[in-house]
Amino acid sequence: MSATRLDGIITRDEIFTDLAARVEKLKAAGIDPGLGTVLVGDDPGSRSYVKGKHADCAKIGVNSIRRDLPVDATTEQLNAAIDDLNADPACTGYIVQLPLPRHLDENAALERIDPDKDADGLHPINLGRLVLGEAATLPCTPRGVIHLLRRFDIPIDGARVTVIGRGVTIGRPIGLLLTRRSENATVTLCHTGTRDLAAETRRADIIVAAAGVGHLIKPDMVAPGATVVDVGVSRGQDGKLVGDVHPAVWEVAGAVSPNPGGVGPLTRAFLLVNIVERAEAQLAARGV
Ligand SMILES: Nc1nc2c(c(=O)[nH]1)N[C@@H](CN(C=O)c1ccc(C(=O)N[C@@H](CCC(=O)O)C(=O)O)cc1)CN2
Repeated sequence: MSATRLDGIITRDEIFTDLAARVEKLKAAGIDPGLGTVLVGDDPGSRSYVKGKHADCAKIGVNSIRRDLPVDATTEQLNAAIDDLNADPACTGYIVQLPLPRHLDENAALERIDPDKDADGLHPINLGRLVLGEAATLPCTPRGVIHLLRRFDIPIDGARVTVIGRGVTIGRPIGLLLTRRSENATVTLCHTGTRDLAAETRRADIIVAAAGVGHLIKPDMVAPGATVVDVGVSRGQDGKLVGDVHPAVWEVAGAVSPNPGGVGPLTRAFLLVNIVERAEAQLAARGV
């Protein structure tokens, strides 16, 4: 048995086609959406993700605003870049690329973002709105995971979902999203304190692996026919990127998202969905 491929590239392309048409309509109505990024330092991974985000902007007609700071940037310099984007009318929304260098406080940076411009949905107000069930900008990777499952007709309502990883960009918010009435899943959130990870994954209809531990999920940890979403990335000894899911899982699972080529492209796509939705809300507020 070989699993169905939950293809993030095809899915991303579909989203971009839809977004490009929506951006055209916004521009015709006088709204010109812009995505901002704040990048601190020269981590090759972060640089490449930011470059990719701006390349995506060009594909769908969204303007790009970049604020790149040196690795030894001070808190004051970072705050100034954030304040600058908060005040810039050309910037519909923006992100601070994570992780920041260790001397900078990530939570303080996220809290300084104007919640109405928080394109990542990681500001405490947006996360709080999500907890309260209010309308909020939603975090991009969890949105991408849910979209991918729906796109490939994987049943979510009533499903037992085991999430591995409790990070703020994926693990914690995906639990909140999947337990909304609209998704209605039963979620178990596992982490380094989980006693028997294999027991938790074996009883899952859907596994979302976001631990960042290469090949953590082995075939004997997966129920036959289950869906496995591979979100985590780490670097192997040869320096190459490795996902959380062992390749042999494809022989046991019913559906697997490849990594690369699964959730990653959707993280980028949903950033632009958030920007376009924000611009559409501005248009609606004008009463057009
Ligand atoms: N402010 C944020 N920082 C970070 C986030 C985030 O959502 N907001 N997530 C990650 C990095 N990230 C986006 O920023 C991201 C990671 C991976 C991909 C992606 O498309 N990966 C490709 C493979 C890329 C490669 O080969 O190098 C894939 O999965 O196919 C996009 C975005 C941490 N920081």
